[in-house]
Amino acid sequence: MGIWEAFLSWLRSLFFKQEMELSVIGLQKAGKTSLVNSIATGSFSEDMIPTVGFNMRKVSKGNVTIKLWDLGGQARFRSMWERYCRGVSAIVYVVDAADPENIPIAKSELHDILSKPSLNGIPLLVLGNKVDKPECLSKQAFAEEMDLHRIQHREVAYYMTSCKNTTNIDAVIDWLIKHSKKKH
Ligand SMILES: Nc1nc2c(ncn2[C@@H]2O[C@H](COP(=O)(O)OP(=O)(O)OP(=O)(O)O)[C@@H](O)[C@H]2O)c(=O)[nH]1
Ligand SMILES: [Mg+2]
Repeated sequence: MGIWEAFLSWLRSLFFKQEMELSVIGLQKAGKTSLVNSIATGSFSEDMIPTVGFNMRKVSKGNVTIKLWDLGGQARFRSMWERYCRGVSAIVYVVDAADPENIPIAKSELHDILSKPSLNGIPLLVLGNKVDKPECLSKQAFAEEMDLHRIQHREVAYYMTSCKNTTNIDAVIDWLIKHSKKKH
């Protein structure tokens, strides 16, 4: 095991000792299920089946169970997002940052869900995913296109990630650990 893999598995082990419940939302094909796989096992596949409804992934280490709600991103499933985001420790919003055509819809869906009073104050992590692709937006352009500076009254962070190359997955896990114990 290389130093990098050892570091990632150390971060993962820290993560699994916390009590937490998370929801992962975002448009279809953004890479939500890929992100969950990357956090849980570090694996990646090009050949993914779209999530129908939601997957609830329980990851147990020792006596602790982590609930990850991996929601479907197709339009017909988006009305479920709010229900599964209520009461979670953090919301993770995944965007395909290499697909400019999707950004306006991703932006409006994000700001729409954030306007729900039931989700007030829940920390938000926005991920510009697929940074391994050459056409991916820069971090600054991504923040501007998504209008992230408009978000108020909650903690918000954003990273550019690649589930394929595990870019910034360690930073995501680190952020999640820091927010794992806050209850809303
Ligand atoms: N190049 C690249 N492809 C990725 C990355 N993350 C996910 N993908 C690919 O994007 C496609 C969709 O990934 P999923 O994880 O199924 O996306 P999803 O957001 O769960 O989609 P729904 O379940 O339909 O909402 C798959 O072909 C993945 O292999 C990434 O970081 N880089
Ligand atoms: Mg999925």
